[in-house]
Formats: sequence, structure tokens, C-alpha cells
Amino acid sequence: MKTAYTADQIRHAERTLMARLPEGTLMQRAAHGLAAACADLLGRVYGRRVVLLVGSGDNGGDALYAGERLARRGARVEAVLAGSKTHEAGLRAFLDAGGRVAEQAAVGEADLIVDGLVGIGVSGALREPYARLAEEANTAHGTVVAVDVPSGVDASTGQVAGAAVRARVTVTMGAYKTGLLVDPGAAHTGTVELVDIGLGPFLPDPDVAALTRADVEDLLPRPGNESDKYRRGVLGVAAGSDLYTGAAVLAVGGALRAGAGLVRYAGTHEPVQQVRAHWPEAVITPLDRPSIEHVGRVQAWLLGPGLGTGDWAHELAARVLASDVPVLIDADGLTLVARDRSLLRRRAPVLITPHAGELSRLIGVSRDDIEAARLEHVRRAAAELGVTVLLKGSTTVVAEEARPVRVNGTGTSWLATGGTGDVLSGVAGALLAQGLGCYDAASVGAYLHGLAGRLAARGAPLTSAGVATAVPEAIRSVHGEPRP
Ligand SMILES: NC(=O)C1=CN([C@@H]2O[C@H](COP(=O)(O)OP(=O)(O)OC[C@H]3O[C@@H](n4cnc5c(N)ncnc54)[C@H](O)[C@@H]3O)[C@@H](O)[C@H]2O)[C@@H](O)CC1
Ligand SMILES: [K+]
Repeated sequence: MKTAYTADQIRHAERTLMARLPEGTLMQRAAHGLAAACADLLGRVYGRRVVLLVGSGDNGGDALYAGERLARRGARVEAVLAGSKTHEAGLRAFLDAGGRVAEQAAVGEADLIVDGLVGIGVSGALREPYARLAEEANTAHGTVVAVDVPSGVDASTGQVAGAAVRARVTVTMGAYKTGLLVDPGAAHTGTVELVDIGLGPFLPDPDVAALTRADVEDLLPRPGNESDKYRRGVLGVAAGSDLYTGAAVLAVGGALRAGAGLVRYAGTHEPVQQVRAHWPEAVITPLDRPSIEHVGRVQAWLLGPGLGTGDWAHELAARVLASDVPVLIDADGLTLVARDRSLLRRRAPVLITPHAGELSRLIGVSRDDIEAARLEHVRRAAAELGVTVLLKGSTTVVAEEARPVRVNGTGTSWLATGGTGDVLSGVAGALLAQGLGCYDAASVGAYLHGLAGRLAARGAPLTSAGVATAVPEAIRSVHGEPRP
């Protein structure tokens, strides 16, 4: 598990660790790791031009001490001092090693630019001259390395209020910061390298976490010798309508590809025809009234994609939610629930999978506000509604009360196309039916769906049916090898 922490959590842990070590030890560890990462990027250090952007805090101190090390190895290192003050001991060490103080113009000439403007101590949008320097670094030809956090990204939330550095590599100290994993911040980091400064034992429970390939491999249900289709997870799908047949086809497809033992589909005439034509594997119950009494036993329900929002759909939603198994609610199902919250009053678990617009209707906050602060609002929704919430977006976030928010960065912007959400709901629904809890089903589902999107796209537009088709390949790549 990749775990990440807020600035306050990091600061607190650093203070505890610092109290046990001689003064300056942590910064030397940080500078050592930073200089090594810079040297790797430069290849040859001797004679190369390095420019340090140095802010007024300890982030600038890290940069100066790393600059000292690079200067001692023969690099031509210059520092642009951006703050009203500068880390004194760091500057002295830097100058003693042959480093020089330069003007802003130096940025354009550098092979490597080290962004030591601000780290976890930032508040609000970058002020001048920091903002101008960040823009300059972004347009310069040299490789940009951010110290701890790309300046301009809020370390605790990933929010970006104005100008922000876009790094090739971010060298982060002691532990990942939340803002490095959540967009828009995550889009600024480039590759993140973690420098161990000994913080591990002093870190609290994480603020957010991201599943790794190995975590997904552990969590993914795998059929054993005694598995039969009923034990591998039967998913009921209540989706599609005479107007929207495609959503049903895609959701059932996602579920079948993600390993549901059996999919029981219930719907009206038109989507029934379509689902039958696409998926002879599905067991189908045509509905002439909104009832699930003839559908047979299921281990979880997927409710909502393309279902419609009229009385018929409301009645069917009420029947599904009155069952005693976990229910995943998506799309039109979310509109129904936003209109009638009483539908959510049930004992068995609920997972909802909204995008920002759907969440907006559920918690009465504008879509823009949600997009600007996704972590805050996904947590709030989980607390207010008492359900597990998967908020879709460029980084998908999953919240459940009293657990760290799970973030997923496997996706690609090619996934922003019609129907991919229906596939995701099918994948996560199949995982629920196979016995994963809502929190794991949502985060493993997002991981696989993102990966399948990448595999389906390979740098070009994809279709949502293509994403469903790529889900088995995504599962195979999680296992690292084909499994018999
Ligand atoms: N304390 C330590 O021993 C260690 C600190 N570390 C480094 O120290 C950093 C934290 O240092 P600080 O707490 O001094 O904080 P920072 O250096 O991140 O930033 C604080 C400084 O930035 C200025 N500032 C804040 N917001 C600004 C804005 N919007 N525009 C322009 N200037 C702004 C403040 O006035 C303050 O002078 C970490 O990110 C990390 O790089 C690491 O070396 C690990 C060890
Ligand atoms: K920085």
C-alpha cells in the first residue's frame, strides 16, 4: 500500500524524530537523497549547469545543501534566492563549495532546475516572485526536479490555486504527501521518488492510500477447486430502459469480464433483447412490472445505469434496496436516491459511484466546488450519507467512514467518454458479489478499470466496450503472469 499524509501529520512526525537526533541530521539526509536523484538525472555531474530556485524556508535549505553536494562534484551550480530571507547555514555551505548566487535569467540556461521554493510550509497561491519563477521553470528546457512537493501544489490536498511547478521528478522526503497522489497536484509531480529519512516509525495512520499491484493481487478473488458459479458471486443487474439499452449491455459486460460467477439481468423488453444478443452468458428475467421476485438469489445488486428516473424506475429501485444484500448504486439510481433519501435506509451495505455532477445533487454542493476539493467532498458525502462513496474523476477517490481515502491513479484521460462509467459499475458490482466489502470492491474496481482503460487506449481513443474487453487483460497483468 502506498500511504500518504497531510503536511501537519508530516510536521508532527518530523518534530518527534528530530528531537532524537543531532540538529540538522534530517535535512542532511534529505539533501543526500535529493543530490543523488539530481546526479542520476544529469548522468555526468562535472561541468553541468544546475540552477536552484531557493525559497525562504527549509525547502530552500534542502535545495542549497543538495547544491553544495553537486558543486563539490564539479557541477556549475547557481542559486536564485527568491525569498526575503534564506536558510543561512545552507547558503554558507553552498557558497563554501563554490556555488554562486544568480539572477532569474539563469533558469533558461540550466541543464537541471531544482525547485526549492516551497514545500509543506506553503499556504495559498504562490506569491511573487515565486509564481514567476515557477512559470519560468515550466517553460525552460532544463529538467525540473521538485523538492518534496512541486511548488504551488498544496501538499495536504493536491489543490492548485495559481501558478505551480510541473516537475519531471519529485523527490519527496520521509513519506508521500496526500497532494502528490490527488489531482490536480498529482498531474504536476512527474515520477515521485521517496527519500527515507527515518520517519516511518513516527507516522500516524495515513490520510490517504493507493493500492499497489501487489495489494490488488492479494485482494482479487480467485476461483478455487470447489468454486461453482453460485459461490463465485452472483450479481443482479437492474439497469437499462427502453430508451437506454447500451448502459445495460456495458454494465453486464463489465461484470462478466471481472469474474462474476453469474449475472442475473432484470429489465424491460428492449434492453432484454440487447443484453441477450450481446451476452448469452447472462440469465435474464424480462420484467413487465417493477419487481425482482422472480430474479432468483443474488449476492449483490448493481442498480441504476440507464434505468430512467420515473415511477417505474423508482419502484424497482425501492425493491432492490429492500433486499438484504450489498447494492452498488450508479447513474439514474443516484438521481432517484437524491430525490428520495429514504431509499438509502437499509441494513446491508451501499456503495455509490457518482461523478461530481451526481454527487452535487446528493449533497447540495456545486459541481465546481466538488471538483476543486474532491477529497473534502468525498469524505463529507460518506459521512453524511453513511455509505461508501467512489467519486469518479482523473484521480478516482473512495471514501468510507473512519478509513483512509483510497486514491486511484491508474486511469487515463481517454476514459472520459460515454459508457465507461457503466463498465466500472459492472466491474465493481462483480467484485461486491464475489465477497469484497464496498471499500475494497470500489478501490480494486477503480484500479482494474483504469488499467483496462490504458490497455484499451494505448495512446488513442477507446470505446467503453473496448474497456470491458480489456478487463481480463488488466487482471492478468495484475497477476504478472497467465494463471491456469
Ligand atoms: N524540518 C526539517 O528538518 C526537514 C524539513 N524538510 C524540508 O522542509 C520543508 C518544510 O520547510 P518549512 O516548514 O520551512 O516550509 P517551506 O520551506 O515549505 O515554506 C515556508 C516558507 O515559504 C513561505 N511561503 C509560504 N507560502 C507561500 C506562498 N504562497 N508564496 C510564497 N512563499 C510562501 C513562507 O513565508 C515560509 O518562509 C519540507 O517541505 C522539506 O522540503 C526536509 O528537509 C526534511 C527535514
Ligand atoms: K518545492
